[in-house]
Amino acid sequence: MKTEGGSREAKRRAGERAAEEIDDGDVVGLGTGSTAAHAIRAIGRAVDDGLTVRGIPTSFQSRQLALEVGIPLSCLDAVDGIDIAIDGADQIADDPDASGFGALVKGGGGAQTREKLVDSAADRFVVVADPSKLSETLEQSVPLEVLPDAHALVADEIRRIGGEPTLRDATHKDGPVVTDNGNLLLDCAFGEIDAPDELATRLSSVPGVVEHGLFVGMADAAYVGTDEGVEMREY
Ligand SMILES: O=C[C@H](O)[C@H](O)[C@H](O)COP(=O)(O)O
Repeated sequence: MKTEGGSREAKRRAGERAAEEIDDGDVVGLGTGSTAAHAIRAIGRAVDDGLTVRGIPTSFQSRQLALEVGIPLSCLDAVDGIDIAIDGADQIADDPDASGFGALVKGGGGAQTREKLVDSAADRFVVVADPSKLSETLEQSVPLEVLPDAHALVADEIRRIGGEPTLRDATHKDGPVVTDNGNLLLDCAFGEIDAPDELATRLSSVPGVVEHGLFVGMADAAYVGTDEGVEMREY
């Protein structure tokens, strides 16, 4: 599990505010990470109070938490659509004058493949974060989920296009992190990412890459919790 940064209160405010968007009867994408967890707990409390929803988890972690707080679950192939997804981010491009405004780096917890499936299928995708995630330009390493057999080839290709790949190591076992899907993770540093859409297209074209953590043009809004309240961005 990655270390939790940022203020817990700010994350809680963001998660709880986003959960207020949910309507009775909604199918809800349940994001992964410490900020989305606050939204999941708030949805659980609303379910206790009578709200009817079905949750679509984006990871083992979000599934376990949803079960714990009593959210009825479903899966992608059993629903007609997803009304809203609430998910965290590792970095959010926050320059309104730049073309990548609202682009995200995700996958700090290794969940970007399922997150991208669920978040992109949602009619509305809402990001929840604390202010430490905002950055004029994306510069965080981009996590790539890769087929185990392909990790060395993918790493070579990333170096060729100017990135520095690092195989993500597990903290509580010897060897690499293995994702929920049985794959490996390469964290790829590219420095400042001036054109996230171009890099996203390039990464998607590398054989062996299952999914990358650049989410470009996907988010509809972000709730950014602060120590005083919640700021909203619309994209
Ligand atoms: O794989 C993990 C996800 O993309 C998370 O949503 C992301 O890492 C943000 O997590 P947190 O809210 O804990 O910072």
